[in-house]
Amino acid sequence: MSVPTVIIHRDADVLAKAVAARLITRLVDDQAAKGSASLVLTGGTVGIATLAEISASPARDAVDWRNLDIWWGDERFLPSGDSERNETGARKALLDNVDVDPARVHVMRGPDSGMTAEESAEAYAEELRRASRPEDHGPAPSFDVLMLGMGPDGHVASLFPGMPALYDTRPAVAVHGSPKPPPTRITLSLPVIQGAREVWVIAAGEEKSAAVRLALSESGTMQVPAAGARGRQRTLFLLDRAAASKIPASLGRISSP
Ligand SMILES: O=C(O)[C@H](O)[C@@H](O)[C@H](O)[C@H](O)COP(=O)(O)O
Repeated sequence: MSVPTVIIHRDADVLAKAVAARLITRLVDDQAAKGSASLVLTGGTVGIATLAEISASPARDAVDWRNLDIWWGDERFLPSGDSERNETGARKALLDNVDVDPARVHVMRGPDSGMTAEESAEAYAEELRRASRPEDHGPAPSFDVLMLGMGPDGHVASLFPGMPALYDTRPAVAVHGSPKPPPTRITLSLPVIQGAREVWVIAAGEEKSAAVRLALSESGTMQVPAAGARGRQRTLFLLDRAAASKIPASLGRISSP
C-alpha cells in the first residue's frame, strides 16, 4: 500500500475545484493510455461539490464519458431517486449533464429493487466480480481512481469505526445501524478499496482535522477506517487548510496561496 501524499488547499471551494481539475486530467490520461477508465464516486458534501465543479469545468468534455466505468464506494439503502441517495446527488451534479453509457454506471440498488440490503450488497459484489480481470488479482476491478469522503470519526465510505463491515472481506457488504443517517447502507469493503490503483481521500473543515491526523498516523483501521484508505500505487489526502490544521506542517504541501 502506498504512503499518503498530502495536498492542502486554501478552503473547501478551492479544494473542490482543484480535485475536479485533477480528476479530469487523471481520467484523460488513463483513457489515453488504456482506452477506458474506472472511477469510484463518493457521497458527502465535498464529494458531490467536486462532481458539480467537473460539470462546470470548461475541460469537462476532454473526458470520453462513454468510455468510463462509474461505481460507488457506498450508498444509502434508499429507493431510486431518493434525494438522500449518493447516486441521486451524483446524477444531479454531473452524470445527467454528460454522455455516460448507462450500462457502465454501476448502481448499488435500494429497497425498490425488491432486494434486502444483504441481497443488494451480494448483487453488487457479483457485479464487481464480473468486472474483475485476471490482472486485477482480486474479486473487484483495480479502479483507476477511488474517491472517498471522510467523517469526523474517521469513517470512509460506510465503514464506521468498530463496526462489523470493517472486518468483512466480501467485496461489498450491508451496513446496519450506521451512526450517520440513514442507518442502512451498502459499502465497498476495505480490501476492495485497497485494491484500487489510486485512493483519494477528500476532506474539508475543522471538524475533520483530528480524524485526518489519526488517519495519517499509525492508527488502527478498526478505530480509524481512513487509516486503511490506501491505494496500491498512490494515496492522496486532498484537504483544505481547516481539515489539515492538526497535522505537522512537514507533512502537507499547501498548494493554494
Ligand atoms: O454516504 C455518505 O455519507 C458518504 O459516502 C460518506 O462517507 C461521506 O463521504 C462522509 O461522511 C463525508 O461527508 P461530508 O463531506 O458531508 O462531511
